[in-house]
Amino acid sequence: MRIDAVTIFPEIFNVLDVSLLGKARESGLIDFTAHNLRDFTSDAHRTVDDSPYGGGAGMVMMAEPWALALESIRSSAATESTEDDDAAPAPVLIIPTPSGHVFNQKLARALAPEEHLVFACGRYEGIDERVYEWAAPRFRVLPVSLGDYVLNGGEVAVLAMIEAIGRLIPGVVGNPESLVEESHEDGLLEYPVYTKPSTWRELEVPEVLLSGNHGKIARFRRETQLHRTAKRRPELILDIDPASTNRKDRDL
Ligand SMILES: Nc1nc2cc(Br)ccc2s1
Repeated sequence: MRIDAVTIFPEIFNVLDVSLLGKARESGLIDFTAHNLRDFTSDAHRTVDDSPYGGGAGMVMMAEPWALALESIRSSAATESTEDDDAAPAPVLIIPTPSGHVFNQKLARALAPEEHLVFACGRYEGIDERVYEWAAPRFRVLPVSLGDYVLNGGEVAVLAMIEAIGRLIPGVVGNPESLVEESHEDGLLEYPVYTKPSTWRELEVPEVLLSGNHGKIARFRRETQLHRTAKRRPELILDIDPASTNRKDRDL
């Protein structure tokens, strides 16, 4: 997978050089490039923002640098692509914004097979809306939000999405089994986990987990998932599609 991020703070993405994704980059599973939006300006001050039409506080990111940056990425990808332009699907342009569709595990799974993801990291009050319109014939544009809170910019949201998507790419995570029983993989929150010692500061591990009875353990875990989800995220219980989980102990 090729991933490009456009930002005025490219150094934020240096963190991707370490840990899991750093190894995925070394092994060629993920090819990541951060692009400085200011490199696509033409004035001495490398200006990327201006005051909003209609008034209001803050500044808006100007459209032209974005069009130049995104076009540069698109044409470099077309040059590198082995497929002819018509055959290769348009890259997905993901724009983090508080007004976007909710990003969740289902969307991360849907994006993991994509060949090319482009992330646009907005700052200030956001990006001129005409960039979304300009991009629509050239990219599959996806405005997304990570939750109902406001950040100072899209970079931290993009880091989270790159990690959530990247770890689903075959070969990135050592043991693919570890991706199966996780929160949200089957529509529920994950069950609590324990390790040695079995008694810690007078606190015991649930007896059933020491029983070696795999059927009872699986049922215990499913019950704790349902209880925890009902308590903390009841809305997820309403979303469960029985056909979507291929768990052996689905009868609980
Ligand atoms: N939750 C989010 N807040 C923000 C703020 C800015 Br500025 C840009 C993107 C995002 S995504």
